[in-house]
Amino acid sequence: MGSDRKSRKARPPAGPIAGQELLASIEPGRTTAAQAALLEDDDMNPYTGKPFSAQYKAILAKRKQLPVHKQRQEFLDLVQKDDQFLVLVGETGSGKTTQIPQFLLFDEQPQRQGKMIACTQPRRVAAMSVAKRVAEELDVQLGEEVGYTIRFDDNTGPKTVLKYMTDGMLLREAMTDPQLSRYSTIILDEAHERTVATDILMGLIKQITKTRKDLRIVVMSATLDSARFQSYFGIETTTVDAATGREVTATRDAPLLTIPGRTYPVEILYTQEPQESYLSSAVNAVMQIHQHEGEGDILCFLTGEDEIEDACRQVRARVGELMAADRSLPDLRALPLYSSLPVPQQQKIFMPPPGPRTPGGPPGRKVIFSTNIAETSLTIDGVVYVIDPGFCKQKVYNPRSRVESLLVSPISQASCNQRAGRAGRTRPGKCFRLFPESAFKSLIPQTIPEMQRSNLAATILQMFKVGIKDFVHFDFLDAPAPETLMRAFEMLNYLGAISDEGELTKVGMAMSEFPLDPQLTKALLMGPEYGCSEEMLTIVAMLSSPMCFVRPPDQRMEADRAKAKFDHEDGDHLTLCVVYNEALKHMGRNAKSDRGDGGDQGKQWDKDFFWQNYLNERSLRNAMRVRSQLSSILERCGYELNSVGEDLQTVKASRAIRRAITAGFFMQVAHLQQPVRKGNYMTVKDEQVVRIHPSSCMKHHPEWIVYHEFVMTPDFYARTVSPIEGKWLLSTKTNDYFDLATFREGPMRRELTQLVHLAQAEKASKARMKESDRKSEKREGKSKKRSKRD
Ligand SMILES: Nc1ncnc2c1ncn2[C@@H]1O[C@H](COP(=O)(O)OP(=O)(O)OP(=O)(O)O)[C@@H](O)[C@H]1O
Repeated sequence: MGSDRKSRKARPPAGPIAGQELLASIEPGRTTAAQAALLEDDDMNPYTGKPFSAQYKAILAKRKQLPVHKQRQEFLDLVQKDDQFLVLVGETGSGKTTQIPQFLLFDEQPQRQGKMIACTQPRRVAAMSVAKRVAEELDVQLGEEVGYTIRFDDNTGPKTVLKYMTDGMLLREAMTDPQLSRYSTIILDEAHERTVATDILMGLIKQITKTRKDLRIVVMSATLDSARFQSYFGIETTTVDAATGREVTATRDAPLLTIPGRTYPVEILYTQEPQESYLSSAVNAVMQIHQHEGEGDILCFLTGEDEIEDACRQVRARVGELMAADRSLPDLRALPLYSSLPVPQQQKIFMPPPGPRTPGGPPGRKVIFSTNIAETSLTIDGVVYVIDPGFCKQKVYNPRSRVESLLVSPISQASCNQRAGRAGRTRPGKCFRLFPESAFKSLIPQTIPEMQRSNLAATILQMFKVGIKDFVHFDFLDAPAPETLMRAFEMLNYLGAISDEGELTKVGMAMSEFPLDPQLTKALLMGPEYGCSEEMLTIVAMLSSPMCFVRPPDQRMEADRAKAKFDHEDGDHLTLCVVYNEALKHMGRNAKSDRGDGGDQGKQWDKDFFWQNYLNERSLRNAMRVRSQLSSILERCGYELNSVGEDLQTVKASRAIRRAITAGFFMQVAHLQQPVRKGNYMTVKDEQVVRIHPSSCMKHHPEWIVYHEFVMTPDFYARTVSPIEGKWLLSTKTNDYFDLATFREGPMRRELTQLVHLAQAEKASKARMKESDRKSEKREGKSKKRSKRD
């Protein structure tokens, strides 16, 4: 950093400096005292105007030891060059996510002019925890100069200069600000994960940089196929050949900065043989470590919520037994981590482990069982041991059957390395891979891009909104399969979001405003038409929040009994609405403004209601927050807020709500198969046999059902289900999805043909009745006239 020692030691101006002002004050070639103070051992914090805390100084010393620190100047020199892109590959834990944005923040880049720095993360938990850490490193309040933005939670303010955000949220911002003009630098972190949002952002940003020459982009990861990214972000240069005088165009790769070295070593250990059950092997490994290895917490990767809760239970039971038998054995606290877990419960993983059981005894430890949401960017202080069974649940989309599902699959080598990198961050670590080394070598090097295994309907809607219309020629790093693109267009066309000419419709414009799946948005937007927008807001908010029903394994019967009290006989969607309305009666008036982080407000609430009814209070609070956000978007888009009234048991209310749901989810409808007692349903068009999920409140088997989710465990289930009337499908005004000509010959076509015939017969009989009424009225009229004449 080209600053002189004097200016670094100069006192910062008295009083707090707003972040934006601080950046605006930056002049080329000179480091302001405020910037320097944050990197050196000065006493005063220029942001707050108060002396730096002791914690700040302790962290600062550690930050200076991080491998990236040595290459700070090299990095700054590279970003200041003409190339707008920089690819940065550095070991896990070397300091990329926390330090690189700060280097930029306090460097004297002339082009920044008060603009912000964005650092994207594929996962919400990472965006939140890294922002918190960096706010601590800068000794500022989270949400002020440093903040985060994730779906339904914006923790930034007018002073924010450094923003950690999910890649999806930056893409959303591009909808209203297509030039991303609020940012001077965009850091795409963990680019190796190749989420749909990061992939689109990469293409989009490439376009933006053509007009915004001041924008700088840093693409970072520990496990990146750097050559591919360098070539993708290469710049075209035109030179004149001296010999021929002709212009020659060539592409120069984007520069690469490699940061070797990790904070602490991580020893990798493999099993000799493949394991039969990775879950029991993982639990055994945890117990072995606890009994035989030295101090330190454990992070164990599993694939999903059920497995994680099961592992937590097994560990708690086994540790309980061992501790009863051996008083000297330290405690082991098992904690779950998965995306649908409410945020405050997720945050428990950062709490210190249990203390010693006896005075002077060895300290306890914690074990975190997590999905791959803990795989990247996260530092959990105290984690020394990582257990990696080598699997994760991955999204898989079959465009032919239109089914998107999560399947347990082996992970890539890049993922294995990221997982190992969760150890060795604050002290040396060990990673136990529960498979042989030969198996590691046979894994694919990089994870398959999400774009190539997802339903792209929501993505296309977003791309439209950011102004990308030519999907075929869009500069994707890896283009999605044409069939997947076609299916997505087809779905959006059926939903009325894009016209037959491929243009975004008015409904499509409104749909793109909502951070929701297009089918869910369509159902919400149909609410006003059926007179139930308030109820649809509630249902959609509940479906977008973690499940509110709690079912502890040792109290399943009690929990099911409690849930049954809320059951609505017309299905799970209405049940969600009933639960929400009941919960609302037991929540404080100020619940709407609650951030879901507990705090004082919790004291005023009727906790007993939630406890006795096995309801997760935090999920309901989350639903309230989501609902109020959706409600303002709905109003902003000019939709009417109406309601069927308080009584959801009336036929009118129930029909209106189920019709609105069907208007969004008509592609997720199934018909009851014979024999009825088996309870098998066949889905429309793709003709998959499914059953109603056991968690459903529906204990009968209606002829037609609409479902929210298709779940593939070894068996196929429809989850969150409501009964519907077949004829509603035929009266879907907006599209021709149920046009029989589009169905192939088979049972579903026969069912629908029958339905069409029934509908036609009903129509004909109504017409006949009308005609006979008309005739009899006419006859009556004539006879009246006659009798008058007589
Ligand atoms: N919350 C925290 N508590 C303690 N130390 C932390 C915390 N966050 C970061 N650190 C320290 O800062 C180092 C750098 O973290 P950072 O997230 O910037 O690394 P990274 O290079 O981005 O890693 P990755 O590639 O795994 O995301 C960590 O190795 C750790 O020593």
